[in-house]
Amino acid sequence: MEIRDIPEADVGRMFDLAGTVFHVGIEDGDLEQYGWPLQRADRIGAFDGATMAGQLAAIPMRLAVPGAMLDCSAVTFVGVLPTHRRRGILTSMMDRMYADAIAAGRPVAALWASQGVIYGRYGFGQATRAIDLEVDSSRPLELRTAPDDRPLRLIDAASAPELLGPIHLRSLSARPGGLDRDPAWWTRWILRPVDRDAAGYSAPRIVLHPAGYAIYRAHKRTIRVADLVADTPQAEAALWRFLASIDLSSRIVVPNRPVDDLLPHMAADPDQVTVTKNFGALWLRLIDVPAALRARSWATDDTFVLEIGDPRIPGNGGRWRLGTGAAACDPTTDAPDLSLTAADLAAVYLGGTDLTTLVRIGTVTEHTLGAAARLAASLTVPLSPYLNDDF
Ligand SMILES: CC(=O)SCCNC(=O)CCNC(=O)[C@H](O)C(C)(C)COP(=O)(O)OP(=O)(O)OC[C@H]1O[C@@H](n2cnc3c(N)ncnc32)[C@H](O)[C@@H]1OP(=O)(O)O
Repeated sequence: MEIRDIPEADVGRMFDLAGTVFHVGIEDGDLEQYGWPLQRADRIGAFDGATMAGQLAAIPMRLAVPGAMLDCSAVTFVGVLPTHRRRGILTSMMDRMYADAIAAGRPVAALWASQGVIYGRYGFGQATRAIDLEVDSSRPLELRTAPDDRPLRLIDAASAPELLGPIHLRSLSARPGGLDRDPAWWTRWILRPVDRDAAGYSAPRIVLHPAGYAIYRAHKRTIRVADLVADTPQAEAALWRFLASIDLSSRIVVPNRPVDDLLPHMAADPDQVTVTKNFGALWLRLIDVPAALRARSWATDDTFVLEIGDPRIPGNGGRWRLGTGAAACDPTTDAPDLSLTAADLAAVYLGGTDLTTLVRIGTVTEHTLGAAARLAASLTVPLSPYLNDDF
């Protein structure tokens, strides 16, 4: 089996392989609509002679972490032909992806998993959870938060990068976990006219508030909210009130909101807003542990010796002295306060997983009494990490 780059001319082959492993039929126009991010990705293939037996794509993006934006490999289009599964092909492609990311100076990688069981072995940790909401809008949605009453207007997709971009960017510094969006990502991805996950729904509509926006699609009497971002709870209230008041609709479905979303608390009648699902969302990999630990901001000034286990990226392994106040992370031979795997470190890194829970379940070992609670306090973020870009 040979692991090598897939040339741009073979992006169509990647799309066909994805169709095979994900069991989806491919229609005319799908490559143009869903496959174009592959053109900007690192494309890694596993070749058995002339047969492309496996593939992995890593799109260079920037991920919001507490206090910083980090270069990130957004991993996608992972697949191995059913005739070649369980022979270590994904493992080889992952190792190649790590080598590429290290060479490119990208300290983190992120992905959405098709199955939760796959990626922990590669050092990815489940770093965020998210919720789906449903709103009964057959009656007015009374809110406990006073809406910011400034005017709303509908805008077209072409204006989105200019008008929504700055609002979205501000949200990334308020809340970790999101990805930076360039103009093409806005117009060709976020605002793609048809979305497979929203089959039958209209093209996206965009409603702009001076301090926020919402993107939604409509189908029969249902409004499906794809994205909603606001600078303030009052602007958020104005957008929800608008969405709940659209004529000829009686229900709002909202896939993927942050676990600390305000709407369930804002609704005067809590029965009107239902959390329909709570699920594991972003998987994160710290490719360069010391660089990632130095880059983020911390909630307290403290010092820890961490013993990291990372068989797949040995440069991350061993003992590190982390000084959260000075953003310092250096090798040490001192006795560790905590021992943990690279996957568990990634799980807690954005502040979306409680480190003390991992001590309680036995995957993180606390050698210095109280160290886990102290590091958990340092990892705390004001708003739960959240990603609303599929890739
Ligand atoms: C970011 C994304 O794109 S997510 C999408 C992932 N792709 C899919 O789900 C498409 C369908 N599945 C596939 O294409 C393949 O089964 C893949 C890519 C998930 C795995 O590829 P493989 O080449 O079979 O993985 P590989 O042989 O390297 O597996 C390494 C280990 O992981 C285990 N593993 C891999 N996938 C799975 C799985 N889906 N369920 C359980 N265990 C798994 C293997 O058993 C193996 O364990 P071992 O080391 O103890 O023997």
